Amino acid sequence: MSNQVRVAIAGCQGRMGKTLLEVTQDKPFVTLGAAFERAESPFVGIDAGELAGVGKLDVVVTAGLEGLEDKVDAVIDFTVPEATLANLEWCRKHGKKLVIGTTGFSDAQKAQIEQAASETAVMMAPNMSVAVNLMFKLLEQAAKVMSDHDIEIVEAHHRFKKDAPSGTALKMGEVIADTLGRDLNECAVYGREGITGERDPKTIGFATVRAGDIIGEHTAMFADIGERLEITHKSSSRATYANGAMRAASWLMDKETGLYDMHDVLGLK
Ligand SMILES: NC(=O)C1=CN([C@@H]2O[C@H](COP(=O)(O)OP(=O)(O)OC[C@H]3O[C@@H](n4cnc5c(N)ncnc54)[C@H](OP(=O)(O)O)[C@@H]3O)[C@@H](O)[C@H]2O)C=CC1
Ligand SMILES: O=C(O)C1=N[C@H](C(=O)O)C[C@H](O)C1
Repeated sequence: MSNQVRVAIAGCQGRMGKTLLEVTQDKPFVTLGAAFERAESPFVGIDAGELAGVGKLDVVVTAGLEGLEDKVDAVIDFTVPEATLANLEWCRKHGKKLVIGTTGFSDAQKAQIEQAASETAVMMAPNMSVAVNLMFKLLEQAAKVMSDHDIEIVEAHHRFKKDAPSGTALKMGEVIADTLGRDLNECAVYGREGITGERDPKTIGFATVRAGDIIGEHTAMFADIGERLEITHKSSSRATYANGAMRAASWLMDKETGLYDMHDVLGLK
């Protein structure tokens, strides 16, 4: 049984914002309380659904969150790190839940999120697809068995993506490094060029592709002489991320404080 939740969609006219507006329509446990963009946005004052091409929703795009305290239980944020931190502050101040899908945070920004989560409940995950979160579990198992294989992570996304490697690829690296007792900060190799010498067996390599309209593809490769295992996830719709975000917002409703991830929401811990 899902908790009822009134959500505010941050960055509601972005790629994820529009998809989130769309999926609110088939979730009986979700009410669209608000949809907002930055103050300078030309979309402010116009019906969010009409703009997003999902039909009139009777919710106009607002400039930020101020004044929306009585309409919203949880904010769903797929924007940019600086905007997320501003939304985090509003949620902390007003005791509202926050679902963070945005990627590309610095360590200092992550510490700020952790700190705020001692005052309100936050769910942060670089990927909200159920299958990707299951993949993290499969990677743990693979790393245990193939600890001396060459491990490489390859990701591909659309031409508009701002951060690299993707948050999901970094999480894949973290899961594998943690399982192997390695520190990702020390063993990650982000791209190769020139006379690099032979591969250091303790490294985890990352390669990034940015092209066209690829929604999101991730592969972890465990390679030895004679064979290799590849674990791959491919997204064909952003709705899988948006559905996960709605599920997380509802799940947070009976949490007072704390920083959670998608494994908490899905009961995979
Ligand atoms: N966790 C997950 O499952 C997923 C995570 N992501 C992540 O989500 C993020 C967004 O991706 P995507 O939707 O493709 O990006 P877009 O650029 O399409 O959307 C971002 C939106 O946020 C808006 N925005 C920027 N600043 C503010 C602000 N201060 N207040 C309100 N809105 C603001 C942008 O407006 P403007 O154009 O005016 O700047 C834009 O509408 C990325 O970090 C991406 O990696 C994406 C998919 C899945
Ligand atoms: O920017 C995107 O599009 C995506 N970003 C997330 C990431 O950085 O991992 C999740 C997904 O891959 C789509």
